[in-house]
Amino acid sequence: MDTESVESIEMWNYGTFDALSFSLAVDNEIRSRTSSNLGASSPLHSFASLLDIAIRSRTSSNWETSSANSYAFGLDNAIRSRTSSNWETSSAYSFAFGVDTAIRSRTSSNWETSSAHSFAFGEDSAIRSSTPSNFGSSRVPSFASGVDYVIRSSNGGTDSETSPVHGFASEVYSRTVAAGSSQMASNVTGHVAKGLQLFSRAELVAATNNFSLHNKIGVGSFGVVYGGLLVDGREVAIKRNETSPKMKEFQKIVFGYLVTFLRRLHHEHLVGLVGFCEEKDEKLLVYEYMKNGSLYDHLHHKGSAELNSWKMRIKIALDASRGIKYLHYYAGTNIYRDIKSSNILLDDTWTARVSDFGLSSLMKAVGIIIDPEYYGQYVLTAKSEVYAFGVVLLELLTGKRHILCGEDGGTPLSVVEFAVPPILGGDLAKILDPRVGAPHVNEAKAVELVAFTAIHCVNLEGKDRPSLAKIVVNLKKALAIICDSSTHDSISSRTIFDVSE
Ligand SMILES: Nc1ncnc2c1ncn2[C@@H]1O[C@H](COP(=O)(O)OP(=O)(O)OP(=O)(O)O)[C@@H](O)[C@H]1O
Repeated sequence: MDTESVESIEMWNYGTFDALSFSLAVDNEIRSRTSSNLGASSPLHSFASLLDIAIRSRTSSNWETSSANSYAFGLDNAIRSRTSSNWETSSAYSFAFGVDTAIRSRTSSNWETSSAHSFAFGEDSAIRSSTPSNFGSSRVPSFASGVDYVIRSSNGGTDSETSPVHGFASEVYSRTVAAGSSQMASNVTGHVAKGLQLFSRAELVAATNNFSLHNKIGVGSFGVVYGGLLVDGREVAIKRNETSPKMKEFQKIVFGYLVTFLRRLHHEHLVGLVGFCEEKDEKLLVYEYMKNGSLYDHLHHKGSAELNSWKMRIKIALDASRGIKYLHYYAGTNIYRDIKSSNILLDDTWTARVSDFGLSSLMKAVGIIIDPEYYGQYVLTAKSEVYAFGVVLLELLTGKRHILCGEDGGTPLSVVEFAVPPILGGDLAKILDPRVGAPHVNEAKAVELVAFTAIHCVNLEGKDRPSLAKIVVNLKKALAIICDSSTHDSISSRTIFDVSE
């Protein structure tokens, strides 16, 4: 399944999918497997049995009670083999719907012949025939990732708490843990806690040369950020809690929420949380390491040559918009991120990934107000995210910071005030970042589309701003234009103003 299809799934009406063909396909596949290796004693304790038990014992009263985020994550992370490359190739959307339908339609009399039952056997075979060394290529991890994706994307994620798929997955997850399958996770990965790696302080001390200054790569609202090297060779970024009493109090309350929230999120354009450490007062979050640092640094400090291309800048914008869009659909209506160029990080392939979604917003969500002066008047909504993303687009176009110093020390100006009037006045070229150079003909059209998308994002009224989905569509279009050197017609005003809804 390509990215395009995944994006369209997000818009898809989950409730209208015909699961029958899925069920038949799964049945066919499963029937072609041998069941000679099925049994109950493996340390990989049969997912199938657990699923079976979970399904058999399900009642309408317990169906929707479980909290969140899924057996899929537990399984996926336990197996430790999900890769971004298999994330979008899974056919698990239809699987999940199929299981859902099978479960709903199951009665005790037809259970033995149901597709859910044979699915369970088939999955068992798949798990048993995988070994830690070949988990990465088995279909189990992509299944798990896919289920997770489905759970989060069904109906835009807003009703995932009550979706039967969600309840099913959660139910199986808790039973898997209860039945000792977490032992399996430990065997495969080391210390795994509900999908995240639990580090000892000593491991992280070793990874960072005892939190040496040399390893310090930044400071943010959670505390100091260190680069580290784990014993297994993985590079990570470690956020260490601050030591001021006020911040400690905040972190004590928020840490659990943060870990619970972040561990659900997996997307190629988000910086993933690898694990955490909580020992006495010490609280540490361990993230994937983004080798090329923040977009902010490249735009406003380093002036890196890699960013001196309109294609690269538009690609970064598109990557980031995809990450934010995913968060939108997953996080529902309560939790929004503070989008800014310092929270858009670049990995070793210059792919942009959104980071640090959640800290300030989590405080809001859990009703904690620590220091209004420090955190400002954060009242974040979906549309304020869009505004903030519009500011990032303007930073990419102009190379200017969010707030510019006024000329001759005069009144500071926002990048919105700086850029919007010339764009509206047809004088876009005047405000483009001179480090990138004047866009070529086809580039000019793409840049123009980004500019008009940006100004719609920063419309004063939230209702006049486009949705993230629309922004992604426009940025995709802009990147396609820039990649297609044969496109020479100018963009019609209709296309341009297609950005609003
Ligand atoms: N996963 C990471 N990989 C590489 N560098 C990182 C990573 N996370 C953070 N950094 C670096 O550390 C800096 C501080 O990051 P952090 O997320 O703590 O704060 P911030 O985003 O700048 O601010 P705030 O927490 O207020 O949103 C970043 O600007 C970046 O340079």
